[in-house]
Amino acid sequence: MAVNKPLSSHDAMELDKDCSIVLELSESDPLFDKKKKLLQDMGFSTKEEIHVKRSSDPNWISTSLKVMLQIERIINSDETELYFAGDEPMDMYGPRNELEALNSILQLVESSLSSACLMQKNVLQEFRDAIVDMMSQSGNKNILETTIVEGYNSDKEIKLLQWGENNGVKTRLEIAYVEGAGRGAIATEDLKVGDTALEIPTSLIIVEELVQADMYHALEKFEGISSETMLLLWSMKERHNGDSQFKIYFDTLPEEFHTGLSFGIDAMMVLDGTLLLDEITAAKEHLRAQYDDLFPALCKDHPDIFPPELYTWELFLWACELWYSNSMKIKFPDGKLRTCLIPIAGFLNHSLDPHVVHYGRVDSATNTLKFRLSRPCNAGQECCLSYGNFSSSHLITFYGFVPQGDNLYDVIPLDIDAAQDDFTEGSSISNWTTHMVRATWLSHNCNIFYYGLPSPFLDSLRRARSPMPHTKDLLPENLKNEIEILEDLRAICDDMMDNLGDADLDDRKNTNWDVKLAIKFKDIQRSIVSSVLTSCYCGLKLVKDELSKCLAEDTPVSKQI
Ligand SMILES: C[S@@+](CC[C@H](N)C(=O)[O-])C[C@H]1O[C@@H](n2cnc3c(N)ncnc32)[C@H](O)[C@@H]1O
Repeated sequence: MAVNKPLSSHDAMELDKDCSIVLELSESDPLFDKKKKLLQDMGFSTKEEIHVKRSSDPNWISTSLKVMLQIERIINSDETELYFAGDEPMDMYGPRNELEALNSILQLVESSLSSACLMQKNVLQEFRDAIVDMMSQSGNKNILETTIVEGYNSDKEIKLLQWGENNGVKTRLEIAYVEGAGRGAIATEDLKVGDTALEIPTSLIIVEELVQADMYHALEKFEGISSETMLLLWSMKERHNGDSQFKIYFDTLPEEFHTGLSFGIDAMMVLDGTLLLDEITAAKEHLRAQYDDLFPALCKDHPDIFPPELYTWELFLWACELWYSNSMKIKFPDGKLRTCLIPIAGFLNHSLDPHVVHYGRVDSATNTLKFRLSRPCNAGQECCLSYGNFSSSHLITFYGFVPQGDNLYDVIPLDIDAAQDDFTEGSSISNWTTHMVRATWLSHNCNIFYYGLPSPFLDSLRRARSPMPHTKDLLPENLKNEIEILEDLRAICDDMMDNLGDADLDDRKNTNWDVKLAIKFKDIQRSIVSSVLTSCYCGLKLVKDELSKCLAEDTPVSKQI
């Protein structure tokens, strides 16, 4: 903490000079309108100047930080977070959003620090320390620690780390096997917020420029072929090239990936009645069509460049799984976003409560990709990334796992006719045309008119029942409407439960990895639907009790909730 020294008159003048930080919602944000509305509902505009100034209030730091966080949580939220944010207390966005928000504030303060005068520096430094403290304490304490599995032979991984270090990689991580997630990266020392856990020179990143000229020329005549597909085809061959500069990396890759794209018939049967079945089927059909467009034509026309034995459907699927589950989108100093494979960084597993959230940009000063910590990671702990705000169905299809803990992005889309003029008095969000539910135990507002359910969806149901504007007054007509919408939702959930079938009928003795994963997914779906059903029943009880009170009093009580 900065020490309060007596001020000279010059210092005092400088202290009076405002040190302000501007938080701004970018107009190019695809969710601009929704975020703007939510910011306005909370009394903010899309551009807020926060004055960072020491004041007589001993809580000046936490007060300013609280305001900045409220704004940054909204700016950093995605569509799902906004949908469920409607009437939730502002701390309900989840650990990833919280870290992103704190990280954005930290970056703004750090860039102000670099151009601040001495006195402002003291204040800003104090402010920076408070943010770092908050980041250090953030994180979901409920998420289980990873267990390191002893006794695995990790020669290939050690060799890759050595190769990396000989070629400029700086790492404070080692590779180990972790229970339930294959290899993972473990901190070798205590790492603080802002520390770089891993730094990879761009020369070690597998990018599109590696596709050799002859392969490129053979492929460019395929209209619309992407650089990602070219690189995928390159990796299928390079994997078998004994002289490849990336041989040590390719040697560490598994012979088989266990993603949803490799689900067998038994697992697909378990998924009957779920949207995951459709997602996997569509993804596989898309890949098969892509493969059929390219092969066997390429092998016939250029057998020297595309030897048929290296370009079978099975090997193509392997490469797709590699790229889906291991690639990262990285912005290079030329401004271009490239999909890359990044040796060593590819050992970092995903967590709902990650340590690293910002890793998508090459540092142009060092020409390296840095994995900086937004949350501390102690020696011996697994250091995890956020792969993105993905649902379990997406993670199963493209990565082959379900993360530990409550996944806030596990939503069930609802196929209901949404009214277009989605506006209700008192509603924070307007214009949602698609609706969804998620586990209601994630919500903290189970009161009447909320029931732990998302307000945009409830509003839409209310409008479907009665197009009149709705208020949240305890009036008999409102309460009767509430009973109807809760009954509607209960019927929707009963149908969903029927579609999911009986949990006891799932073949839990089958030890195949894919069947186990499919059963796990269905269990998650059942628990989400069951939580919504419970909320409906509790809500119905609440509303019916209120309605009997209203009717008993004869004259309606008009009380704003
Ligand atoms: C980029 S790799 C990470 C390294 C990987 N564990 C390995 O052994 O190569 C991504 C894959 O790791 C696994 N994985 C990542 N995060 C996981 C998690 N939280 N739980 C289980 N498996 C995870 C999945 O198999 C995923 O497809």
